[in-house]
Amino acid sequence: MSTASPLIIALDYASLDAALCMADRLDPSRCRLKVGKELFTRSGPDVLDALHGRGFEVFLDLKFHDIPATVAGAVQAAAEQGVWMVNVHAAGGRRMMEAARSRLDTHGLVTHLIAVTVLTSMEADDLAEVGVNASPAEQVERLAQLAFDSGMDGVVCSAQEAAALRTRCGDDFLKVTPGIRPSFADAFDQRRIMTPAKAMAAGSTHLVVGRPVTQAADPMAALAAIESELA
Ligand SMILES: O=C(O)c1cc(=O)[nH]c(=O)n1[C@@H]1O[C@H](COP(=O)(O)O)[C@@H](O)[C@H]1O
Repeated sequence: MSTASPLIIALDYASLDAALCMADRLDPSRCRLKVGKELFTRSGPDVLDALHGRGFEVFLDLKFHDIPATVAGAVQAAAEQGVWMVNVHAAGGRRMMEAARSRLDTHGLVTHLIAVTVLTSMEADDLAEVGVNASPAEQVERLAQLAFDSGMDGVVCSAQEAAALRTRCGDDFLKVTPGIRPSFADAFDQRRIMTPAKAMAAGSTHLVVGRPVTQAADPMAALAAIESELA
């Protein structure tokens, strides 16, 4: 089932059972689901079949970052399992992203292919420690332009950079923004955060929300509160 909702709920769980327990409380007409490294490493592709069987569109968030041939093969494998969206790290470079793009196109695979720019958990000091002497905003713009030029359908960035990317890359270029924190939620380990309504106003096309929903005492009430912040 396809949904008009911009919400993507991150199923960051340590077991398939726990993830499906949450999925069974959610509604595929109100959100998409994201499967990340912890859950996929534990469950393997079974989780994708289980979520597709329940009618959800799935963002497989494995952030591939490797040599071009390896990433192209991984992206193809993800797309052939029917996921709605898959991601790579833009820092893997132009040839890596172009190889992934070309592999999907050659096989007629329509999965959205997006690139992670600068993780929303990172600030300027973190970038400096890995040898990047630019602000997060500057580095996001640089990597987003590279992702755009390399044929990506969009990027993962923080909502704080969404407006600049809308100007640079247009409305159709997807801006998938984690680090979304509704007014009632803790930041946890996120650094570059924004509320759902402000993130949409800034130009986000999709909002990734994890713990504010999955660790809420009443996840469905938390989801409804986010929807009402967006209304
Ligand atoms: O690619 C991602 O989804 C991602 C990129 C990024 O820069 N920051 C980020 O938090 N994420 C993911 O988004 C989710 C955010 O979860 P919460 O912080 O619990 O809302 C996690 O599953 C992260 O893996």
